[in-house]
Amino acid sequence: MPANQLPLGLDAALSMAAQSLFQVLETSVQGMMVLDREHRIVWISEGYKRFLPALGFGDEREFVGRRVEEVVPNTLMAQVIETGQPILVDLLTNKAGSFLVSRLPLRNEAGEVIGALGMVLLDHPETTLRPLMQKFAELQQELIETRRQLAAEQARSRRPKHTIASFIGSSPAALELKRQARRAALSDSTVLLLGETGTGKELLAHAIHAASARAAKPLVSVNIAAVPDTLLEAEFFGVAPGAYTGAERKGRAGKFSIADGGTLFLDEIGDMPLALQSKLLRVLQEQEFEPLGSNQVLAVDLRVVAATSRDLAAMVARGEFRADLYYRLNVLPLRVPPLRERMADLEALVETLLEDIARRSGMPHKPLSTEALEWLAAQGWPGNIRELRNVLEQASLMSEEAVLTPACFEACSSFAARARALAAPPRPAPVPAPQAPAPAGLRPLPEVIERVERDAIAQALSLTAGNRMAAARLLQISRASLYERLARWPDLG
Ligand SMILES: Nc1ncnc2c1ncn2[C@@H]1O[C@H](COP(=O)(O)OP(=O)(O)OP(=O)(O)O)[C@@H](O)[C@H]1O
Repeated sequence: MPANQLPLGLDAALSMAAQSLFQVLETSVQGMMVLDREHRIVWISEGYKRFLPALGFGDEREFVGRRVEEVVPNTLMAQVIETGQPILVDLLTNKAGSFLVSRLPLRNEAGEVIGALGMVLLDHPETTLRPLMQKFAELQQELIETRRQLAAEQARSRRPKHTIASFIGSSPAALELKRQARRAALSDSTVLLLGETGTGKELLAHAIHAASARAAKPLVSVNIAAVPDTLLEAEFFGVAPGAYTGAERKGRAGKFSIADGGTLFLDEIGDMPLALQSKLLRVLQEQEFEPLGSNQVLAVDLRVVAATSRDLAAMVARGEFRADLYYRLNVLPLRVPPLRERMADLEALVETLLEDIARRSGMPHKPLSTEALEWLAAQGWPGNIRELRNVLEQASLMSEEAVLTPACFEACSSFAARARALAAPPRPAPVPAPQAPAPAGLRPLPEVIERVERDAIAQALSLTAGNRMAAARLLQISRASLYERLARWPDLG
């Protein structure tokens, strides 16, 4: 075979390639060493010798023959021999400086590790690799700064929105409730908030969390009535990665794990389906759960605050709510009184709500005349403080006056309609009309409803000069449902 051709046969060609590679490396890298199975240095290259003084050795003979871990601080050569795994590129720092190194296991023909080859690819990489190191340092700095900002942001967003002091009221009923809420915050027991809609149950749940030992951890709310039954289980338990295809493929954390260490606020607990009630009870008892599609049991540390406007005891009696879950939740029941039972708080509430409305809408604060306060006090408030807030918002938005008078509230059409409905005595259930041919001029009900809706939206948009957010508020519907309707009647938008 001519000397200038590759040898025939793969083994011979590869062995020649290995030999050449070794020669190239020996001359082009800064230094090399070979170790035996016992980590002893058996050979160092010419280049390696110049590192010896910095490692504390005057002569090659004192160095070769020693175990590498005794003479090269921080080396991972021993690890490469023990695991048989190479470390292709690494930064080694010790008393001799910083080095970019590569470590490869050496194997015999049977594939057994019989030693290792170490190479110093670059010394002082901080100089030779300066542009790269600089970029790295910059990125690291950026990372530190971003992490700091994120932590500050998270701390800000977790800061409690409401404290017990933000529950406005100094009537005996309000003071008693705040006393009970403070006591509940000191314990870690389950709290059950009972009260009509709009009485401030959610506000109190936030306040109890904020005053509790868990305040630095998250408060996670689930409005059970707002989530379709079929999705509730995944919402609570989360979904393990790979359990489903499609959107859930990557998995999703459930509220139990998001609330870990903190408080889980279960609003409208009376709307929880029976099957899920028993699963929730198990989690509360065991303080552990399994995400859907996983058989891994995760421990969780939760405090539950639940709320309902329904009569849970009556639901238990009717078999609509599990008795065992009811007892588990009813450890610290707090009754949140309706507004009509604490009318002494009306003035303070109106004051706070009007300030808040002015701040949020950017419009001037409109105070209330004495007669207007008396007029408001004479109303029934079935929707409690939420309803009071809506009424004040409508009157402030729609009235041109600087001071709100009873006339401003009466002028507010939807409120006047509601007041009329409330003033009317309860009507008996309508008796179905006998089937009769439709008189001329009578339109099908869906058509009539559509016309009424359309007119109301047009009126709200004109009153708010086209401001959709304000219009939705006036109509007491969500912004999403206003947009949905506007899509049907594009001429209105
Ligand atoms: N005592 C109070 N002081 C100040 N604002 C209050 C008070 N109570 C309720 N509010 C306000 O009234 C509105 C309704 O309160 P919240 O949502 O807490 O009621 P809720 O009882 O949870 O109602 P629902 O059962 O319908 O969810 C909120 O805007 C809340 O900030």
